[in-house]
Amino acid sequence: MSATNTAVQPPADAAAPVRHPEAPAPGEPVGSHYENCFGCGSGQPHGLHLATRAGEGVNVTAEFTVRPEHQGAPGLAHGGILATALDDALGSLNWLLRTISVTGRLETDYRRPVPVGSVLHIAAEVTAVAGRKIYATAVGRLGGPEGPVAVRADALFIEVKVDHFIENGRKEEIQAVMDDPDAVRQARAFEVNP
Ligand SMILES: CCCCCCCCCCCC(=O)SCCNC(=O)CCNC(=O)[C@H](O)C(C)(C)COP(=O)(O)OP(=O)(O)OC[C@H]1O[C@@H](n2cnc3c(N)ncnc32)[C@H](O)[C@@H]1OP(=O)(O)O
Repeated sequence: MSATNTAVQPPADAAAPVRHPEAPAPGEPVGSHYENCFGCGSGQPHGLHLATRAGEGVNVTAEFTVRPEHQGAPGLAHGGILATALDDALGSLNWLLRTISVTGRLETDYRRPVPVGSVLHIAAEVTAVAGRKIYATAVGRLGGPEGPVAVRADALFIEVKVDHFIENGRKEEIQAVMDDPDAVRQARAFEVNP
């Protein structure tokens, strides 16, 4: 197997993840990081509107209700949309570590078709941390949190600073966020870790 294929598996000397003391309490909703996020934002009519809650460890659970606008094949969720749902749940683990990170690599296995109208029950957790690299895994089940696995993913997230977004995002949206002092303060607070 090539080095690229093993990139989502932590090295032997990676550290166990640590739940940040200011992480949302277990069961508490993990709010959307941005209202126009296609995964979790309320401002996207066709978005996934993922509802995510903190778990007891460095983990979250989330539900995604598949709507007709999320189809790929007739009556079935698009695979890219399912990957988006897992990616967004994995992204919300930032709030448990209180670190800002972005997806570097996402490897997805599709095990069962996911019909329109069904609820995908997602569980995501950080498995290890090595420097800026955050290793995580997510699973989506049908019929309930213990139901059969429909889709799963292993992921490598890379820690970044707020400047990653300021320097790379389109000017209009960045300016709109920067005009909200609360948003800037909240984001900067993530850069200060004990
Ligand atoms: C305000 C609140 C918002 C909060 C925002 C939360 C958003 C969550 C949204 C859901 C998640 C997303 O969709 S995020 C959006 C999708 N992702 C992106 O747009 C990321 C695009 N990629 C990049 O910008 C860049 O490649 C980075 C930042 C990932 C890495 O660039 P860099 O910072 O220059 O770092 P670099 O030196 O290249 O890499 C550091 C180490 O990571 C490894 N590495 C880097 N990329 C990869 C990769 N794809 N696969 C394997 N390994 C990788 C390198 O080999 C290196 O290992 P070593 O040599 O140290 O061993």
